[in-house]
Amino acid sequence: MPYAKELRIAQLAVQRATLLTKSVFHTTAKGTVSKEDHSPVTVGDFGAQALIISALRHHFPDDEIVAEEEAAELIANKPLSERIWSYVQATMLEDESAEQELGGPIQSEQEMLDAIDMGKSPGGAKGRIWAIDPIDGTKGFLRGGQYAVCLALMVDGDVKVGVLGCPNLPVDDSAPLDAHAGENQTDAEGKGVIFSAVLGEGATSGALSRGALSKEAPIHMKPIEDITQATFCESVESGHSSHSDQAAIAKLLGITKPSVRMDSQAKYGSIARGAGDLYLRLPVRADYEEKIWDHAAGDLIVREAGGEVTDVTGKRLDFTLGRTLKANKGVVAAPKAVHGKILEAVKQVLSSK
Ligand SMILES: Nc1ncnc2c1ncn2[C@@H]1O[C@H](COP(=O)(O)OS(=O)(=O)O)[C@@H](OP(=O)(O)O)[C@H]1O
Ligand SMILES: [Mg+2]
Repeated sequence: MPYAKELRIAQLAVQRATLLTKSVFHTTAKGTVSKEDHSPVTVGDFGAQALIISALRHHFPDDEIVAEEEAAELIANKPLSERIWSYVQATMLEDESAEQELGGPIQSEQEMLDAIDMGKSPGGAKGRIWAIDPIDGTKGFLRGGQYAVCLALMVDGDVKVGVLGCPNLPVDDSAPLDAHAGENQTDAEGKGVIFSAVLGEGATSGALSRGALSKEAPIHMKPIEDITQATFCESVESGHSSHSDQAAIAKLLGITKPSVRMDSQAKYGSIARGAGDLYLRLPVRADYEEKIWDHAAGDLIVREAGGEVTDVTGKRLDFTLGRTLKANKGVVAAPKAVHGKILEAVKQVLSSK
């Protein structure tokens, strides 16, 4: 299979990083570092990013990396850096040979800071570039809801590999889609799923357990027979996507079921496995540029599961333009067969504003 090594390393790196986020969740204030209105950051964001980058550096030293966080704040704040270092040191895969496969532990606090700062690539249309979001949906993470550890490889601007670790989604692909799914479930009861895709090879889901990665199964979007019965996913945050425009689109399509609100790229994974049908992300602010790390893995997973992902004008998401999706506005993800119809409704609602 093409990109077999990249996929394997990406899956293990995501699995290990999710372990760190889970231990951070159980600490005071859930490891919150700063809590600005729009982008809270936690100890988990930095630690997970360090662990992922160290594995990528070990295997693919020449690849570029676009990652959300930077080390500047930690370099200026020694106690914070030490706190993160203690989590990074303590996080290991249970499967020792898999841990070794990732290149083993980071050796020092300085090496951890250096790893965090290796995610500053400007991105672009040429070469091999990894995109990392160590905790996507930080607000969801803080509320005990959905979040995702996201990793994607782009080659010449095309997403080739995508992996999403979703520790708070049920592993069962057929579990009913529920905004509170997983909240009352333990890992032993089947919480935690890893979604993966390689371009041209389909998408899969499997258990994001502590031990060896379980065998994965192919996933597919659910064919929609009657659009009025569709379930659509949207962000929890009304500042990230327009709940009112999304409600108007649903109404125009005759959809009566309430939306399922969840944070992070867990939305892409959920529709890819047929738990939900559509993902609508209508822009709130015209000047906001979506970040590539918020979409690269999910875009590929949905497309490989039989879906189509475009922006609100019908253009494919364009990952060649740097760290943001400058050429796109919003996201419309749906099974291929109905995407055109959904897009028509999106355009109609936007043009009537
Ligand atoms: N104004 C605006 N518009 C659109 N998107 C924005 C905006 N501001 C932030 N963000 C990004 O949204 C990411 C989280 O997406 P979600 O909406 O799925 O999750 S959440 O409900 O916000 O938690 C979130 O990712 P994380 O910061 O990793 O949580 C942000 O990168
Ligand atoms: Mg994000």
